[in-house]
Amino acid sequence: SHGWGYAEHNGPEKWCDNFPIANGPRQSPIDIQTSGSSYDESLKALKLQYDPSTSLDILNNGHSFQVTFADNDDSSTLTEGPISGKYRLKQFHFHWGASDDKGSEHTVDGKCYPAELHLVHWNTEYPSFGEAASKPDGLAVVGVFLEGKQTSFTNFDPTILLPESLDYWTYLGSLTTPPLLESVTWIVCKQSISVSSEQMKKFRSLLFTAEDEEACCMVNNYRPPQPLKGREVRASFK
Ligand SMILES: NS(=O)(=O)c1ccc(C(=O)O)c(S(=O)(=O)NCCc2ccccc2)c1
Ligand SMILES: [Zn+2]
Repeated sequence: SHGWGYAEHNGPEKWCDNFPIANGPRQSPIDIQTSGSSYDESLKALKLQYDPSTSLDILNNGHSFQVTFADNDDSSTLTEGPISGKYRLKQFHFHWGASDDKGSEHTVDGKCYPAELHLVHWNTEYPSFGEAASKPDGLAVVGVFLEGKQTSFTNFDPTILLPESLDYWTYLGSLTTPPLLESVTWIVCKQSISVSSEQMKKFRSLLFTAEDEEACCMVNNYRPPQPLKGREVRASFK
């Protein structure tokens, strides 16, 4: 297909054929050479104000997966920092490698990271994202490097994984993996949350094995149901 991609036949070295600006004066990403960067005391701190209720969907757009946000009001914005005015969050997405030694788009003194998050915002000076995307001050993308296989996962708000109804069943049970300690009050929600086949595919692409072992996909990691043995199961709903 003539569509751009990241393969040999349609990758970054070929993009200039259909997009001559590829050789333009302000192309991204760049290698950030720390010795060549200078402190600017006039730069303000970034002000990121996001409202999670404006997230719309998650989709595989053929070159990344992205989470799209409703941008018809100023619920999720970027202000201050190096920009003037107010920019609205449109989407975020990632770039990553086939192994941890590559994947980020920007590099720092030649160092690559395994992945990079991009939060894409557009200048509300313009009527729409599409309009802004063609203006020199139209977009602002916050890039965040991702690294490490085991990394701190602080400030993750697990409530975002909960269903809207918190009706539940409860019973006295145990851990479902060794040491199977019988110390657990189980609270099982009646309503499920949705997951796309893409996300499931990602789960199933996780491996039980370490890098240096033969790959074995992490699937079927569940224990089958055990005998109730006269225990009571109570419900929080009628
Ligand atoms: N790595 S990056 O932040 O530069 C980036 C990557 C992909 C996309 C995208 O369109 O999915 C985007 S986008 O959401 O900003 N779309 C840019 C192309 C576009 C312009 C005008 C209208 C629709 C799409 C940005
Ligand atoms: Zn990007």
